[in-house]
Amino acid sequence: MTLPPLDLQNAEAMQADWTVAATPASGPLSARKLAALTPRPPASHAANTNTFLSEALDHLNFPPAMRRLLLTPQREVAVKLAIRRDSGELATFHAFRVQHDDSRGPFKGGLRYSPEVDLDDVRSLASLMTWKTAVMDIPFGGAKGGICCDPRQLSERELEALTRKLVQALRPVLGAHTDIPAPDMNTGAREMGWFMDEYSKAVGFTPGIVTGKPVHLHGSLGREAATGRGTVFAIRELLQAQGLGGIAGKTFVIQGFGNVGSWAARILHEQGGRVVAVADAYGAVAAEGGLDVPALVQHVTAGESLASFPGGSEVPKERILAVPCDVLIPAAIGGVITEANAGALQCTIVAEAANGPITPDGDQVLRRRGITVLPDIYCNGGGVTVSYFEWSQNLQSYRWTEEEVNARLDRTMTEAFRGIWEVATRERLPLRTAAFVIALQRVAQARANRGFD
Ligand SMILES: NC(=O)C1=CN([C@@H]2O[C@H](COP(=O)(O)OP(=O)(O)OC[C@H]3O[C@@H](n4cnc5c(N)ncnc54)[C@H](OP(=O)(O)O)[C@@H]3O)[C@@H](O)[C@H]2O)C=CC1
Ligand SMILES: O=C(O)CCC(=O)C(=O)O
Repeated sequence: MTLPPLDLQNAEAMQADWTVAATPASGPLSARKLAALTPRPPASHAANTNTFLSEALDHLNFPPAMRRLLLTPQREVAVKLAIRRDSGELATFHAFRVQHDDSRGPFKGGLRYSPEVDLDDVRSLASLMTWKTAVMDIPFGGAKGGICCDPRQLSERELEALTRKLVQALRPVLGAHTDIPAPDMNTGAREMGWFMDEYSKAVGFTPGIVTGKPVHLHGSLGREAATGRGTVFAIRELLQAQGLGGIAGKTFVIQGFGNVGSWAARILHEQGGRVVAVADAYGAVAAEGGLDVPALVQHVTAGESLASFPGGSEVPKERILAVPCDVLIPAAIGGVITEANAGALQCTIVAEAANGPITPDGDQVLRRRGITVLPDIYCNGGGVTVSYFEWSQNLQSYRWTEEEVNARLDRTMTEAFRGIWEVATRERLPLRTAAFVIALQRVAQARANRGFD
């Protein structure tokens, strides 16, 4: 295997961002030496997140010590999980939980099961959660976790065993007032149900330990659709603010047809939007006049491949981002829009339903081209917002109606948008930088009010 060339400058910058404050015994020089010895890939997810944050930190003129405090995760946990495979073989998996910041409330953030999960990825996602909960103004901090595994290669029993092992390994750092996980890629209500059960076995019945649970097991009505629904509210607000009318009649392209992408598609379709192309990890399907989304959902739910949907024509999935539309919605993985392909996009808005789908270089290209980006920390904040509603219901042993949940979600998304739009307009900032500015101010203020000693 050929290793990428050492990039000491980048390695030093990254190490300084993430670990200087965590290694107080070593002075700046030894931190630099350590950085030189442990290089990271140049375009890591964590570095990308910090590049975006740095622009907002520069705008706020925060001093270096405060910058370091805000950029550095509070705690990083790496664990090894061993399970017995159905074959009888022993298998081990690496898992992580990064607790980035809890200045404004308990750590909060999802759990991802994917072969791409590593500490760098989880660091970046944990940091995004801190800024997301702050910009949405819900009383949580930020965390993220994941297991490096390919869930497609695991049986349901193996996945359950792995989830239970994860709870056992992380239990010392979790709690309904300490750190509350939730679903993310390749996890959902089923995994959250196992999670709650395993935690409750050890400490007594605790529905508030995790959100996104099955509805009949203290999950909130509306949580499953919340991230997709919140994305639609975010797009609606932006279209209105730009004087471009509403969802009806606009065209949408969606990359990712899992929880977030499929719910966004359904709700857009219900509201008269034309979903002209969608992709999953294996293929893509397009129809210029708009796909029949309910029929597509039925097709996929029946176990058929997305690309074989008879109501559209198959397109190479690599071309999905370049399909002409009003709004492009990346709703799958990170880092898909880069300097190399941002010039090919044919949309006026990119709504970041996924976390980190645009790299900083790609973002620059979109800015130059006048394409507006609804940033992830706001655009996909509907999920954690309804997680907050679920947690609140759990703490009170109470259930809200779906209408109430959706109405509250609408209010929260709308208010957050107005705040971001106001700062962006007043300070002449892109929406992403404006969102980070608001979030950074809230977190820094909370940290300062709590004191440092
Ligand atoms: N779930 C939630 O509440 C929240 C999720 N998010 C973010 O939204 C994104 C999607 O999450 P979620 O919907 O929950 O995840 P899911 O696992 O439910 O769905 C992921 C989707 O992305 C597809 N996908 C994976 N890789 C690619 C690829 N290379 N090209 C095209 N499609 C791909 C998958 O395809 P296939 O099925 O074929 O594998 C699947 O359709 C993630 O970035 C997540 O962090 C953000 C906030 C909250
Ligand atoms: O619902 C939650 O608590 C977190 C969801 C999540 O992981 C995210 O917003 O990226």
